[in-house]
Amino acid sequence: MTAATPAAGRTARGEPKLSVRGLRLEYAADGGRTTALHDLDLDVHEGEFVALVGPSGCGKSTLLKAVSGLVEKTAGSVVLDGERLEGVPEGVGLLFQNDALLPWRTAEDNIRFPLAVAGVAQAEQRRRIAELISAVGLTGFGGHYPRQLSGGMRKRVALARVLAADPGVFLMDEPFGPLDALTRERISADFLALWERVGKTVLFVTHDIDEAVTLADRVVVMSARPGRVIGEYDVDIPRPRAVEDVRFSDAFRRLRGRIARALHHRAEPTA
Ligand SMILES: Nc1ncnc2c1ncn2[C@@H]1O[C@H](COP(=O)(O)OP(=O)(O)OP(=O)(O)O)[C@@H](O)[C@H]1O
Repeated sequence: MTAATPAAGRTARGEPKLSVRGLRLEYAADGGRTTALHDLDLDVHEGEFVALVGPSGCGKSTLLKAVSGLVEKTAGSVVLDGERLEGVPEGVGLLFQNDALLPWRTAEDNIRFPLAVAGVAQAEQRRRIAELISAVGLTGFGGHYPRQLSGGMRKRVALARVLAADPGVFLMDEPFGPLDALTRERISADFLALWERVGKTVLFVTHDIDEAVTLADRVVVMSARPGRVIGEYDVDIPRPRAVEDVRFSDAFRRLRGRIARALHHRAEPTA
């Protein structure tokens, strides 16, 4: 378990998939300006799962919105696959708290949407949809409309739709936040198993340190607003991980404590 700086990570692993440098973001608010992010640097490598934690209002969502072009950067750069991003980029998939499904389309047709936009042939669409429905544990529910599905099931459809788009980077903002604890744990476990199979690059915002350590390869801690990176922790827990067991390991508890102390600006114990 080591705390690493972005510079150390970059040297050790080659060019990052996603690189944020000197990011500053100010919102106009009440005739003044709110600085949400200040001088933020972050690298995410190909196939890496990075969880972002920080105090409420520190700018976590703002960072994801800046990467996905939903808000305009005041200063700094976001580079994906070596290309500087401006506006809404291709190759970035979003999964936010709100599942944003189209209510007039069945689960299957919601998942079909990115495939149709990409011009995938009908037969291949059907094959991919069946595969994705099964991968997210929704076999038998493809013909249901969002209103006929539970919150957890809708989240699974939204996840399948992002997977269908096959983005280079997944940006996830507390995607399982609104679910009850048990549903959340189940969907996290399924998502983790899925991710361990597909190995996509993920930047995942959560306020839950346990969720961050359970899922991620690296946990990035942000300061209070204006948000910047104040700590990075490699999660040295072997994969595949079993969500229900991983929390009881010593490695998990130690790392959890270190991250909690960083969040609360408390010094590390000396022994
Ligand atoms: N559209 C906006 N206009 C003005 N200020 C905004 C806007 N969106 C966010 N902010 C402010 O920017 C700061 C960062 O907000 P953001 O939602 O990114 O934080 P967060 O870390 O995701 O918070 P939480 O953990 O509570 O969801 C906050 O002070 C917020 O009030």
